[in-house]
Amino acid sequence: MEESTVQSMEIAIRGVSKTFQDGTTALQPIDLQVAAGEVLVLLGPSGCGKSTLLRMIAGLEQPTAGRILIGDRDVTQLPPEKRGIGFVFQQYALFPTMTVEENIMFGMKLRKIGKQEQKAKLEELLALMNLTELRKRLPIQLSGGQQQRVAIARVLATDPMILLMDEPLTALDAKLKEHLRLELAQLFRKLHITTVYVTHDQTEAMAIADRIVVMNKGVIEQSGTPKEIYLKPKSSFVAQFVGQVNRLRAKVKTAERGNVLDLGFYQLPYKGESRAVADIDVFLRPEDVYLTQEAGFSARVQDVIFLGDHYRVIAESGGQKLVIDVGNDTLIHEGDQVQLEIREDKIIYA
Ligand SMILES: Nc1ncnc2c1ncn2[C@@H]1O[C@H](COP(=O)(O)OP(=O)(O)OP(=O)(O)O)[C@@H](O)[C@H]1O
Repeated sequence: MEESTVQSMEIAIRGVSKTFQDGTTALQPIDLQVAAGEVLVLLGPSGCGKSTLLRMIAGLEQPTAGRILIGDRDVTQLPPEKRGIGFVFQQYALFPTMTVEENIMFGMKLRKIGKQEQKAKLEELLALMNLTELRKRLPIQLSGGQQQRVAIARVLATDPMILLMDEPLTALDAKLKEHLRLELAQLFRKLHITTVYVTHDQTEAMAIADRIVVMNKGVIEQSGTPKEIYLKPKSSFVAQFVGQVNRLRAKVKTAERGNVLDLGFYQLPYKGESRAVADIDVFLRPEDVYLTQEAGFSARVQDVIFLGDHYRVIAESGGQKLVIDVGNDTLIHEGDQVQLEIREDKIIYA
């Protein structure tokens, strides 16, 4: 596949905030830089302000304060059509009486490029979005996922410098969503176009993002690569919002050889940053609790759920509930007494 020749632009968001007329503050002042060619995902629960931020980058909403730059151009006062952006919405608004190729051509006709160039671009986009076979179909003859692919192709046809996407997969069913999520991830790697993508789905964010910005209540909680966000969440909100996690009560105690993390049912060397002796909560991913033969601690299995590629096990030890993921070939049953092990470096101090 030919690489796209899109001219990527960086985006700078400087002190941008938004309070709506009715007094609702959707966004506290935010600073954010999106590198040229970077795929940045804004991730957060409903109402956290991610769509508002995206809409302000698009020019569909005006910031209460702050500036937005695309490349070295201050676009804060510019209308959407002057910003060089392509916007893909949740609902793919295709023209119902136009075929796939006519829908895609429509975007190009708005620009003044030659017939030959238009044709070449159309072929490139049809191939890129796996639509070549479907080029003569009408939207009604396409699945939801195919329609969304046409919508994306139509936006790409306008040669945007920035791609903005607001929950583009939300309207699709689970299976299609998973499929298109992978296709989009591959597409972004080919395109190298600066993209800001909004979703509340952390699996989608992980698959697609170069960098994830986790938002909550109008502020940025954390910004980092998918790996950083998952493995090193900086707050309990991020730890719990991204992926499955156990929240465990613990006491930090002093001991001769340094502080100890006492979970009640098990003790580990304390690796947190605070020096205070205190009651704290720590976090632990289900895949970071291991079945063992000898050492470790004892737990009682309360429930075993088969999830195809693994079992999710609910166990209890010392009054604390533990969710554990084990391989689907593990022999484990409700009521079993099992030995478990936790590694100190897997404890998340968020
Ligand atoms: N036009 C508006 N007038 C007043 N309040 C608004 C307006 N648009 C959004 N809000 C409020 O601003 C806050 C942030 O909304 P926003 O749509 O950015 O959230 P979101 O994170 O994208 O959520 P969702 O995933 O549900 O779309 C919410 O409290 C919302 O109710």
